[in-house]
Amino acid sequence: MADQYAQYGEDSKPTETPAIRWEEPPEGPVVVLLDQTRLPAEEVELVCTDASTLVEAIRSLAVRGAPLLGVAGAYGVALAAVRGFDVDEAANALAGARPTAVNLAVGVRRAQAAHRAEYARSGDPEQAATAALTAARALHEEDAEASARMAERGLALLDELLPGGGYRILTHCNTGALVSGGEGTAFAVALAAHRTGQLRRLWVDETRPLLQGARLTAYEAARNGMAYTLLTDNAAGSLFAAGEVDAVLIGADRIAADGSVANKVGSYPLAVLARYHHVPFIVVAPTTTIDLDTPDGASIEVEQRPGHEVTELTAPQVPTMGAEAGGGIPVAPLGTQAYNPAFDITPPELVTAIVTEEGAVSPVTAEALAGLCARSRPVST
Ligand SMILES: CSC[C@@H](O)[C@@H](O)C(=O)COP(=O)(O)O
Repeated sequence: MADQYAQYGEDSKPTETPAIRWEEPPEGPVVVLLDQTRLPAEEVELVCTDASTLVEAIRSLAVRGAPLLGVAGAYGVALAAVRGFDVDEAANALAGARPTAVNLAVGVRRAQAAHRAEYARSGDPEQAATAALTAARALHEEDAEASARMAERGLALLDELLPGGGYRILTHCNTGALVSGGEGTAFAVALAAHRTGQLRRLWVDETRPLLQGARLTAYEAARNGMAYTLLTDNAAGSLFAAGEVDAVLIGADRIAADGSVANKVGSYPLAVLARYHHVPFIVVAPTTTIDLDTPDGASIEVEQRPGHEVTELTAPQVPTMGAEAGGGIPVAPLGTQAYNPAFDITPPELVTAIVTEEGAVSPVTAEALAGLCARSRPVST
């Protein structure tokens, strides 16, 4: 393991292994995932030959993060179509695999709609499958493009709020290339700051229960040669108190119409800390994460994860694919009940700004968000 990290020096390069890709080997089309449950120990690819394998990969977090879930869902529909499975059944299973990240359902429904429309037009299942794949590929590309624009807009906002650079940015969970067709959401902004010499330090949070900060964001920061420090989530308070945080940048899994933000559990306490310490709390997400059909934070379904993620240590393979019990090292007495929501909700009044590919809203109001969504590209297939 020591050697594994030793290669990630200042000159290290981002991983060449994309988080997701569509491949067409002679045996038939597949969706290939970089298995995120195995990072940072090893880069292992997971080959999905059908939608149900992909559903399991989504549930087990082998593929995760809001934008990438949308892309994965869309490719899953295309896979079912190309391989002659029941597309609507696959679409429902994929869309229901995780409830909070709205992008998953958005991606699935987009590919499904493309498939349906083409089938209604031509009556040809092959052409319909091609239409679903085209929609998935388009979503993948759009996500990369949105990511680049968010990075640009996020950096401009930082410059406006904190002129002079030298940013010490605290981020939570993982929002980089592992969750996107591009370089991600919040992480992409920090990376842009790094590339322009304006990032002094990236504070990396989310060290339990799934360790996405420790396993994934630290991995991405190291691979990009960024100055970063990992902290336990409960160390954030003392870091703020010491005046070591200039801005908090996080992603989002769903943004309700009133501007409430669902993101990895632990985001809300950071927003409270940021407000108390007069530090900007900035959410970076594509417009596809804004869900105008969900009126407010209370209406967002928060995924509850299995208790063993809290009562046991299972990293770096967190959790084992398909396992109900963790099979890890116990850190609580057997039978301990755990409260393990995957996400929490930050109310709009604690959010300084929401940055999207279409622009930023600040202050965050329902009217401003609705206006932004009206300006954003219409969904096309
Ligand atoms: C880049 S999008 C932001 C979120 O998807 C991310 O912060 C997050 O909470 C991911 O949660 P996960 O449970 O790992 O899918």
